[in-house]
Amino acid sequence: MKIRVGFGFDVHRLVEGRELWLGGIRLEHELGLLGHSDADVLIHAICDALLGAANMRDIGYHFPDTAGEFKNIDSKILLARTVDLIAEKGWRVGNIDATVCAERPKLKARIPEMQEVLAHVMGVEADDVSIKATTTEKLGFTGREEGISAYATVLIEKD
Ligand SMILES: Nc1ccn([C@@H]2O[C@H](COP(=O)(O)O)[C@@H](O)[C@H]2O)c(=O)n1
Ligand SMILES: C[C@@]1(CO)OP(=O)(O)OP(=O)(O)OC[C@H]1O
Repeated sequence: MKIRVGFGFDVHRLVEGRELWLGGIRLEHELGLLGHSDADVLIHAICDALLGAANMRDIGYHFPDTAGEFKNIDSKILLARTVDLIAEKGWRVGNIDATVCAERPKLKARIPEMQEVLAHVMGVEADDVSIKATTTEKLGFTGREEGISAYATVLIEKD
């Protein structure tokens, strides 16, 4: 069996008047993430990690933020399409390990739900999807609650 690793990183700005979507679920919060899509920064980091592992460029290459078809799109659709793209080269998802940097809201209670939702989209077990959260101790743009960032590491495999 052949294996590869990949890494992804993304940032979106927090603004008023947008829903907050993270890890494929909607969170109650007074601010939401701004983007061309639903701006699910965790899913975008995972997509970039998967594409990187397969050496298939990045999310904006496949799903440009200038294309009307992706305006306000549910990022779970982009994740499913990313899994299909790497599958065209024979790759399947092994496991994911991701970290979300956000001062607020607290994510810990909702993480099992995110794991279930993302695992279902990627066709893996929830146990294969690790999601962690951290503040940045009020430092930097995440600490000032100007945005949320996410990092993801993935392993992909093929026979
Ligand atoms: N948005 C967040 C941030 C953190 N958590 C949880 O709190 C723990 C402590 O965070 P520190 O940044 O102070 O180390 C962290 O390990 C997470 O379990 C969270 O749920 N949501
Ligand atoms: C997802 C896409 C496409 O809707 O738009 P955004 O939501 O702005 O997100 P970004 O992380 O900038 O990545 C790539 C995009 O092309």
